Amino acid sequence: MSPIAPFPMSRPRRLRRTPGLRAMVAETALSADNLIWPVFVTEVAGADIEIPSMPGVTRFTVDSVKAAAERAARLGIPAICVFPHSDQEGKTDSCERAWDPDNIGNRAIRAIKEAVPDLMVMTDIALDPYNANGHDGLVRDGEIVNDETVECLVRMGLAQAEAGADILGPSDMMDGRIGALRAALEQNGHSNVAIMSYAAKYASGFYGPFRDAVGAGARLVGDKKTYQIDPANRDEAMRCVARDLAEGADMVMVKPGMPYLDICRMVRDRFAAPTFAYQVSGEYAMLEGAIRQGWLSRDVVVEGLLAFRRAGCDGILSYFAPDVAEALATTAGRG
Ligand SMILES: NCc1[nH]cc(CCC(=O)O)c1CC(=O)O
Repeated sequence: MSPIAPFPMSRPRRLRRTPGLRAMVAETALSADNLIWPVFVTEVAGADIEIPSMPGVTRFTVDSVKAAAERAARLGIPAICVFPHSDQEGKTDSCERAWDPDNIGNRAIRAIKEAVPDLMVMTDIALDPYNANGHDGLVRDGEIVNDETVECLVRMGLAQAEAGADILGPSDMMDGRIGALRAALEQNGHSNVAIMSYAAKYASGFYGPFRDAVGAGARLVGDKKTYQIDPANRDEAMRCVARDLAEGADMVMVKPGMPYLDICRMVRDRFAAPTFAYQVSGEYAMLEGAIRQGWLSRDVVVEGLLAFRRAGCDGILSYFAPDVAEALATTAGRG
């Protein structure tokens, strides 16, 4: 870094004086291009009812998600990410609904691609929405088994690619799933389908509201600490990112977001690969809850998302995506 002239030659406030000057020297920017909007799609009645722990967020139906997709496209959001909320019959110990071409997730992918072909559709690959016990993998005698789960995940991912998904998001944290999925995509005519690996995914309490949203929370037996990363670790996350890139991930993700910005920065600096963060349900709940209480102003939403850009992220999955894109569109061009 070059030396800084002493005061009064140097006065950092000179460049903070007007909106124009501040814009000229802004080091990072947030735009709709940086956002991915996660949405919940349900086949259970009561789609429009707010998720209690996520005020302002509702589940869509296969029909109403089309309007959401149109809204995303209109606002310049490049991608929407589909999270399925299955009916009770769809949740079994063998999880076979997960790779059913007509499951709720795959029906939603087809509906969105039909309605708005240019909008990218991202998916989630993990068994939890279709698992009787809420885990991301198959459970045998209390153990979440790895290799058998990977076979299921590959089937699930192929069905999503068949339905028209552009980006697959394995969020399960099983070992070896990226390589297996990439090989299967290549062998089955889906070489253009991208993988965004949930590479640095931590065993976090911040996923609580999401598990309510997909109906996995009350069912979850135990916790996910045998497959998701310990929040105490950084080096382990770097090894997981290195491995997933080596196995063929096109993009990597850090999750949760705001409490893990150090990890985002490390991934960006070390791997120089497309890096994303997931501002998860609990982060949304904290911010939206405090805003609704009047304890924080809504400005914290953009400030929080800008922090991801500063930490080196190319993009952010955020439940705030459409509101922020709307706000950015109305303030654009104003000094
Ligand atoms: N495996 C599924 C999955 N995919 C995304 C989230 C969390 C997203 C959020 O909290 O917003 C989870 C939950 C979990 O791992 O328990």
